Amino acid sequence: MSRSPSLPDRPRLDLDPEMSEAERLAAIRQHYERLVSVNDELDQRLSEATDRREELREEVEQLKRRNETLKTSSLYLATVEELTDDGVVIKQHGNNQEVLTEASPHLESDLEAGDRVAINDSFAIQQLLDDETDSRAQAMEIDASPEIVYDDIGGIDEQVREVREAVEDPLTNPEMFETVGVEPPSGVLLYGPPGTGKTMLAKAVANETDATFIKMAGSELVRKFIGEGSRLVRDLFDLAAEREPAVIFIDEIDAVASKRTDSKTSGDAEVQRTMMQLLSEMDGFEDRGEVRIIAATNRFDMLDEAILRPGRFDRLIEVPKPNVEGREHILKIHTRNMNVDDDVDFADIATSLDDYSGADIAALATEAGMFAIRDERTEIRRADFDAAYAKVEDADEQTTIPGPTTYQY
Ligand SMILES: Nc1ncnc2c1ncn2[C@@H]1O[C@H](COP(=O)(O)OP(=O)(O)OP(=O)(O)O)[C@@H](O)[C@H]1O
Repeated sequence: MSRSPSLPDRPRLDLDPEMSEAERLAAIRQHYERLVSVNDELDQRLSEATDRREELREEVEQLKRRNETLKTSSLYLATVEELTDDGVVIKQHGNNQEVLTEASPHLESDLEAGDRVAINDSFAIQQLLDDETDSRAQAMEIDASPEIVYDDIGGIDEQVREVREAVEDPLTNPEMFETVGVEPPSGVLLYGPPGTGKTMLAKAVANETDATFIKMAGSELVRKFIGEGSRLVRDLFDLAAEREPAVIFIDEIDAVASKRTDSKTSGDAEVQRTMMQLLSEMDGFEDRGEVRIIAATNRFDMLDEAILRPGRFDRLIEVPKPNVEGREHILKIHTRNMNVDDDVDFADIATSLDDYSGADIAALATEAGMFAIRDERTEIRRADFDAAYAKVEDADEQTTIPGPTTYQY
């Protein structure tokens, strides 16, 4: 804004006592004329200033209106992909269009790859959205005290022992490891067919060590928008550090850690990026205090070896389907709160449940209970288990067209 010119000097009237009457009159007249001209000039300035004030007021109104429109007009969502010297690369949600754009200076220093932002029609970043809480809540299951105990898990005693040794001992007795000079395993990978108790094991160990159980499904990590997978991985580890002691459980880890494929689609690149973030979190894991990490997969054969290196998931524990004794034990666990007739021989039933997982056995027990209820009985009989078995087998026959799934480990 230009500075206003200085005000005209105030005219002075100098009357000399020696002056004649006529001279005095002339001097006064001249002074009066100067006063009139200064007055005119000041009038002129005042009217200019009034005009200018009007102009400025108009401008303020216009800016206010523009601001209102900006505030109320819709913005689009995008994710920051990269911060470059030439600007910010964003990917718009919905159409996945990549754009090189800029952020307003007050936002620029706060932006990071993976951030969710609001952009306007010209793709300029207007707002940094705080998505941490909602994406965390959506993608993670957080349980401050899961209810599963080791006694709820049957048929995999050896696996329970190994998990306790690898996860529980470092949490409850870290000095022991220090004194002996042994590094506890960084991460534990549970692998085996679905429904064999992998999630239960992770929950039980969290419960028995009074740790918060934080579960993230690998499929959640890859279903998100570009950049969000790696962001979620960071959130996951940050949250665990906030809540320590904590057990992080990543289910279906194969979704993010599969062997590299030849395809160069951006989806794969995104999955790779998420996996790299996971690896880097695990590599910096030592400083994270009382946090243990367990992952699970049904597809061990698919895993990228990078995640199995020392310092990452370096303790592998196979969780198989139960053998006959295991099946009997699981049957007893899942019927312990049921009113089961004395004629029921669990050992005998267990022999016919070849290839059943823990989850299949739990479903069978519930189904047997349903048969008793339908029959309006309060106790469950052997015939109910047989009927439940027949129903399950029948359903299997109708649905398993190509034969049982085979898993390679
Ligand atoms: N070993 C077991 N002992 C007792 N119950 C079991 C066992 N395995 C599975 N179950 C029952 O099956 C349910 C599902 O098990 P869980 O979720 O732990 O399996 P999972 O191996 O994690 O399966 P997925 O690979 O499909 O995630 C449990 O809630 C429990 O009722």
